[in-house]
Amino acid sequence: MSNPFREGMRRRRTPDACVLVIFGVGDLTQRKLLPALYRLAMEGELNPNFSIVGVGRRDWSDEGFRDFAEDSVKTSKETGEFDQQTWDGFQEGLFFVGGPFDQSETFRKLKEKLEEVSRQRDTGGNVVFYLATPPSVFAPIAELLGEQGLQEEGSNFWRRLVIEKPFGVDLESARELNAHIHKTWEEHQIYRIDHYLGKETVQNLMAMRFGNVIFEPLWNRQYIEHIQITASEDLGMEGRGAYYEEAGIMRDMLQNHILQMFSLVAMEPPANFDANAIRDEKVKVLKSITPIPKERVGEFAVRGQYGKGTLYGESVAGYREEKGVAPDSVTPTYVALKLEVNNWRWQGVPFFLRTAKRLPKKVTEIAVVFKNPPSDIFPNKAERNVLAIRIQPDEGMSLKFNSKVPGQDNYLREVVMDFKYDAFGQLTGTPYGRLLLDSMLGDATLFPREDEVELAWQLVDGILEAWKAPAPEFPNYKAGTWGPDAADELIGPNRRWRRL
Ligand SMILES: NC(=O)C1=CN([C@@H]2O[C@H](COP(=O)(O)OP(=O)(O)OC[C@H]3O[C@@H](n4cnc5c(N)ncnc54)[C@H](OP(=O)(O)O)[C@@H]3O)[C@@H](O)[C@H]2O)C=CC1
Ligand SMILES: O=C1O[C@H](COP(=O)(O)O)[C@@H](O)[C@H](O)[C@H]1O
Repeated sequence: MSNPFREGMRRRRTPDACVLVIFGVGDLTQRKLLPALYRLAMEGELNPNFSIVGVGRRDWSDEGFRDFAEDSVKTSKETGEFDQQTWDGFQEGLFFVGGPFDQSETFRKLKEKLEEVSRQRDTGGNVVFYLATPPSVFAPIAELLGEQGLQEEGSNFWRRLVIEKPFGVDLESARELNAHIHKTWEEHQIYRIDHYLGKETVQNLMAMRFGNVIFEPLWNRQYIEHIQITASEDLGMEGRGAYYEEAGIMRDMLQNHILQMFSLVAMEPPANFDANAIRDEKVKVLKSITPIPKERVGEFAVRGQYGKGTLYGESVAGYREEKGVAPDSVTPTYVALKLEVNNWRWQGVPFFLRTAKRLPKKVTEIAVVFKNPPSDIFPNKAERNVLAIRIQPDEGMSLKFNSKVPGQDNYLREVVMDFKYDAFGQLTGTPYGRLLLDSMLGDATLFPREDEVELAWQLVDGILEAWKAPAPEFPNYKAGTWGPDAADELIGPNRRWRRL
């Protein structure tokens, strides 16, 4: 049945016919990208001539890649019911090129394949290259594409490059990577992906703030006591221990997803909805973060690592017991951070950010905690008002405020007004689907620009540098608990972390 809320909201821009080249046929491609693309096909969002060329060091024919894709689509939780007719059309557009990513020969074969697919499927020369590979091969791939001239655009066709995260491992490597890629690719062709920006609820932050008048007048130091951003995960390593040993929580979640949410909550209104106008404001607020002096990192950041514990009634292993992890690893799986923003809007309002693995549940929330009322005329104390923005799950927003308890006394009690996203019907699409579609449409609004990425690294680098000093006694929180006690001290005596 049609839903009037949704119909009004839907954009219906169909991308040009194009080929999506996916480098890497690993976990991300299998669990996220192919299911998201199939779902776009189910929803009729793709151009009928849309095609995919997988590239990887497997000895596959096109058929082999089609089997891999079918399995991925059928086993994914994100695709909904399997539809044979959609699949039949979708799989006709799947092709494969085998070879390592550091040899010109692979790229020569890819060029030939693209010419063939372009002729056969009438894709007009438009190509999105998606790097779903370990970061170590981002630069060589970008360069070898250039060696074959595959980045060159024409008057009637385009070429784009989508790059996965993490974009570098620190500021220096991110700058080098940007410089390296820019030797061949222009900034307008580059799409650095952060899948949190593909989430409807993250996009709604701007709609909520700048599409209403009731929030923005309160959105400042006069009314807000502090803001908390939490992304807690119940999962452990899920076989990604080796990667995580290099990344840790700061590079895996904080440098990208958490700081992106922070920027959207804290930035000034952009002049318009143009990609660069929005990115300019995000950059401005990132530049306003008060630098954390190296010798005072302990006052602003708490790190943790999970030991064995209990989750949903089951015993789970500690981080050091996970596959691919060193038995004496000091890689953090938990971070809580206090940020201060030095501008007129936010001076004196701390932002508390926390993200971790193996906490009691999976939940991402932004909580805006307001100040206490200036006078105290009631028999009991008014609690602080809280606007809680639920990014996931149970997507929505709730406003907690004080109300009079019926009766003769003027006692106050907290009550809640709640909005759930299901008012719009079921949320459609997946974050990856939305971002893949935007890359085909040439809309970079939801992709961080190079300066955003570098500023985020600048902040993270300082903390990682200080953390080279010996770690606290790890593990320092049990799997299935809310993290180390030091995080409670960080948030301070008159505040507490949200119980989610
Ligand atoms: N998995 C996830 O949930 C997420 C992943 N990401 C990012 O996505 C990217 C890919 O991650 P993921 O899919 O998990 O990684 P995987 O290791 O599962 O997959 C990487 C793929 O790249 C291939 N590959 C690596 N080096 C070469 C090479 N030199 N030549 C040819 N093929 C090569 C691997 O081939 P082979 O199989 O032969 O080794 C593998 O198929 C990473 O940047 C990651 O940070 C981001 C968010 C979430
Ligand atoms: O990028 C990543 O994100 C996921 C969390 O994403 P979500 O959409 O499920 O919240 C995280 O598990 C992973 O470690 C990280 O690489």
